[in-house]
Amino acid sequence: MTRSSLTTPPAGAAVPSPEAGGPEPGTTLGSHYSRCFGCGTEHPTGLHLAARTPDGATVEAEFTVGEAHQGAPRLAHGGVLAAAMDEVIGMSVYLFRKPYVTGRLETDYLLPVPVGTTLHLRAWCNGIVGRKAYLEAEGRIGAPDGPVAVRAAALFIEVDMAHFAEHGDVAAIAAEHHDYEVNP
Ligand SMILES: CCCCCCCCCCCC(=O)SCCNC(=O)CCNC(=O)[C@H](O)C(C)(C)COP(=O)(O)OP(=O)(O)OC[C@H]1O[C@@H](n2cnc3c(N)ncnc32)[C@H](O)[C@@H]1OP(=O)(O)O
Repeated sequence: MTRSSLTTPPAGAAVPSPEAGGPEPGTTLGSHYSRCFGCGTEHPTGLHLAARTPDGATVEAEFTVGEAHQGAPRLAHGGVLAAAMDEVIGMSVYLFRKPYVTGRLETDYLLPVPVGTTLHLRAWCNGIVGRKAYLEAEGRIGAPDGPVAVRAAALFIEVDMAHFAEHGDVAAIAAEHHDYEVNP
């Protein structure tokens, strides 16, 4: 992966232990918002990622490129592929049970991805320092050990739920995150 210093964990960055209270190995991770372009089950043309963690530390998901995801004729749009990487990385940092947002996303495109292809996505954490999480992902064509079409490295920043309430839609958050207190 070609990456900048901004997405490279500094020396001493700790990779959190999968035993730190996150989801058990084998757990399916739910959608964080039904209308999310990446994982929402109610989004008509979204990516519909349904992620799981095989080991409590990494996340896997599949994305089948559809008609709505084209850039060049019959080929996936690069921005859509970046969105898939952003989403699967976002799900991997969700394993730490704190809200994070993308600060920076770097993407390498290695192969064109035709419509109808299923990309096998995998994301993992390379370290956390303070509010900064250093993460990585890859998308392989056709099988978990297929050719790598896309790689990404990212810096995610920890926020609190007030971030989403202040800048987004409090009612939608409360409707889908039943443990979220609107007026704590
Ligand atoms: C209900 C749903 C629930 C869960 C919902 C989960 C949704 C996940 C969806 C998938 C993920 C997304 O697409 S999220 C959507 C796309 N992303 C966004 O909208 C984020 C927009 N940006 C922001 O809101 C802000 O810039 C933040 C929160 C990222 C940072 O602002 P801040 O909180 O004021 O913090 P700030 O001091 O600026 O930064 C903290 C540290 O990070 C560093 N830093 C910050 N940004 C960058 C950057 N781009 N590149 C390098 N470094 C950076 C700073 O230098 C600093 O380092 P130091 O000085 O401490 O060393």
